[in-house]
Amino acid sequence: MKCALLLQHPVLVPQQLKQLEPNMGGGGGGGRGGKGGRARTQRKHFRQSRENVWKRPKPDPSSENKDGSNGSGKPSWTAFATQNDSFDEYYKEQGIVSSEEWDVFMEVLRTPLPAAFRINSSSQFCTDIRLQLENDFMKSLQAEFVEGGEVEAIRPLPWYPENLAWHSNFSRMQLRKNQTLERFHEFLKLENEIGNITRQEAVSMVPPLFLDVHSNHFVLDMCAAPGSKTFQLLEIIHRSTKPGSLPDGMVVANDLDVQRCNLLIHQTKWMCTANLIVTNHEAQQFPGCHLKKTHTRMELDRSITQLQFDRVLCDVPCSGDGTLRKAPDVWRKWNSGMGNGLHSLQVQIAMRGLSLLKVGGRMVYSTCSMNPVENEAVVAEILRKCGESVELVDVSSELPQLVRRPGLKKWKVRDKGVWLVSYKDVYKFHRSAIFPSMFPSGRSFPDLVDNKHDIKVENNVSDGGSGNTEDGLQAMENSVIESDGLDEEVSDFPLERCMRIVPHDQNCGAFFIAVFQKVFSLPAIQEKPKSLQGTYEQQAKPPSEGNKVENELETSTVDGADEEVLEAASETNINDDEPNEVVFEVNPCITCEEQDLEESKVSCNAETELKRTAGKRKLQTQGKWRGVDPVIFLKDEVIINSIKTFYGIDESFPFNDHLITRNSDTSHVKRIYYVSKSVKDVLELNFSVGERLKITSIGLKMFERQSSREGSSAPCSFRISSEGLPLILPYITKQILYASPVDFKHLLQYKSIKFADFVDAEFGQKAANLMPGCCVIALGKGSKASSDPFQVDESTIAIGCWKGRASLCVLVTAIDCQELLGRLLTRMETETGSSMQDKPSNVMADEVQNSNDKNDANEGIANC
Ligand SMILES: C[S@@+](CC[C@H](N)C(=O)[O-])C[C@H]1O[C@@H](n2cnc3c(N)ncnc32)[C@H](O)[C@@H]1O
Repeated sequence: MKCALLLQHPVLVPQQLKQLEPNMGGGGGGGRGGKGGRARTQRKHFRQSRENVWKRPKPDPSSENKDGSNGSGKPSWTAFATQNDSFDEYYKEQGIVSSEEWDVFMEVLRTPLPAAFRINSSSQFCTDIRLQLENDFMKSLQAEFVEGGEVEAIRPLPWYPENLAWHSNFSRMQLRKNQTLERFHEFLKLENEIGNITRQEAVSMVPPLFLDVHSNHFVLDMCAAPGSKTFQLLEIIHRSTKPGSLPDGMVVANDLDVQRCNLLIHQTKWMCTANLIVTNHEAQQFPGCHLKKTHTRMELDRSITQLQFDRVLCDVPCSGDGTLRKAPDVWRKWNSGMGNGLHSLQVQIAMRGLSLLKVGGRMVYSTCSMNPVENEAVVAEILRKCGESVELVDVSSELPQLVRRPGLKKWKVRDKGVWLVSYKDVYKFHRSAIFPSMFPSGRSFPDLVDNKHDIKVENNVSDGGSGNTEDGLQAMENSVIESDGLDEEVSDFPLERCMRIVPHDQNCGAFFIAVFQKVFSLPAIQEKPKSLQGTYEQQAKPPSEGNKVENELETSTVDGADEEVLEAASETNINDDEPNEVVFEVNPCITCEEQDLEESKVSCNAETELKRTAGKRKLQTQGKWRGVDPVIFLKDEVIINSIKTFYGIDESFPFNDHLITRNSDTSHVKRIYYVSKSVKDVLELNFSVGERLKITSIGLKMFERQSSREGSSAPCSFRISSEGLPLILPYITKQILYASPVDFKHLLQYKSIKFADFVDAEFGQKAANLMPGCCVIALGKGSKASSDPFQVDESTIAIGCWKGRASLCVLVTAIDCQELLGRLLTRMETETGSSMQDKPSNVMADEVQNSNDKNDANEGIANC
């Protein structure tokens, strides 16, 4: 069945306000001839496809039964509102798009977001997947879905390197619901599940690309969960490393929310990286771990004596109204107070990021909000505070194919239904919530005590008013009318260098990005908590010797300021025309969520798992951080030597000092993690400064204790984990065999094979001669490859297996077997024709799936 047109409009044309027309170009609004019929089809389709904007209404006792049904037994549904008058008024006034574009901008905001995804560049099958998209899906979906091929069904994002990121013109709902798209949907699901691709909103992929990360960089991702950008940063760090080696750099991924940290850990586990530390701090208080002179000589001789970063990503919590297309709930919740309430926290986080940045380093500040108070105002305040120490980088020549617009130079602040153009317009009792830094000039007007509003309000009070009277409000409104236009502030900073990505330029979400470079150490800023309440006076001076406060900032971060913001934000409202500004009503963490349903499934699972384990286990009290397992260097020589000897780990592999456990009782070590030299250095520094870092996850899970009967009777009870295998593979000299393609295929297919049943009898014999326990089977290149020398390169495919009494069993999950089998068969078909394949690949993949439905790696051992 051919579908007439299921695609969404890829680019929307500003001048055609009433019609949404398809446009394949990447330009910022260049029009293409279109057919009215198609536009209608698309609108109709949009209406039909707004499945994700429906919600259950609150039960109305007068018309509905208690179960929420409307009497017919079926629940009744109402559409999410995709209209919010305050939103319209706010952004029209801020001029974030021209008045001619307004209608098309709004219409696109009400359209579901097309799906986008990234290929994991460190996956062994990265090229295979890219080729499959380019040569198979791009053509087949086009032929199937697009009349005349005018619009691309899927296409690589032109600004993302090496065709690794893709845009699909199908919304997630279309992918899930349309049968003809099933094969593509299944492909996305499988590859996503095993970590070969990551679904991620296109605009969310942009900030890491502007960080200019190199493989030797120390990178801090300050607000990292759920980890899409951390994943990208890790990919870049690992980009050119050879098998068995590790980059010199590392990533510290931090998030305040411990459950979201778990999501991040799940998300990044596909990177199989030993160069990651996940921490759980308030970003604005992130510890710098500075070794003071009082430390011992040996400590001070360490390769790092302070935690400083070459790159910092500051993707802050925000109101998230740039995600309206995928989070239509925001329409209902949005109010202008959301941005106001986050501004100070955003400034603090960014300032902390800059203080942790090395001189010469780059920091990217980003939000998925369109609000200038969360964007340009934050950037301007940073520049004010930092003086000449920090530059806003002009990146107009970077990623030229990404359509972006310049940052705003002027904006207004809205408070309690009143437009304010300058801080001097701020009503006295609101100066705890509205700060000078929110305005383009940043001026605090220190002589503001004589402010006309105070006089007026005081008059009201003396008249017996309370300050919250209508007269008081009228006084505020009058004052705005008086100053409106006349005192309009314009920022002096080059804010046009900031980047605004708007949805109708390239059919995406909205995003804001600013790139900073630290040119000198930060000036001595006397951080006062009061600064958050609007009394901060700029003190940035050109840097000079003795004027360096990187570490003062570390200790004098604005304690309790956060709470002040919250307090200010929840202050009782003057009776005004806007809803009460419950600033944190929209959880910024959730609105910025960049994951799809699959990931929220993970989220639920992760949370349930957390609760389950928390229920089963006593709260962790070992180590410095309550609730967090301690991080301990594994020194137990018996364990280390048994592993080294059993697998014959080559001496050239840096092993002994790189192993970590999370249990201080080494007799109960279950998992052993491997850390890179960079992570090891940071960890040693952290020990020296009294474990200031609260580490929730570190390094690469490399060995797991096999606690089953078979495991404990094996000479080494630690098996190699799938994540750790690629790194250690080139250094294993024992317990490793090459299997011929046919035997390797059979292993994946049947999971457990008796030694005598291998096609290559010599291989069967060698397998029988292995020590009982974990072993590694690599795919040989010839037809009878069991005697090939071990030479590992990027293309080497290997799996963990268990050598039992009579058979060899794979230690790979069912889904990984299915994927590996499918990919191998495709590769082999390409290389040798269909000679080795006795059944079509999909049939074999199904067999594997069926035979392993309940499988996990441990079950493989039980089958042995
Ligand atoms: C915009 S989201 C980050 C998205 C993430 N960078 C990604 O690409 O997947 C903001 C994150 O900030 C976290 N957060 C909120 N307040 C924070 C704080 N004070 N310090 C650190 N993280 C914070 C939230 O838990 C949320 O995960």
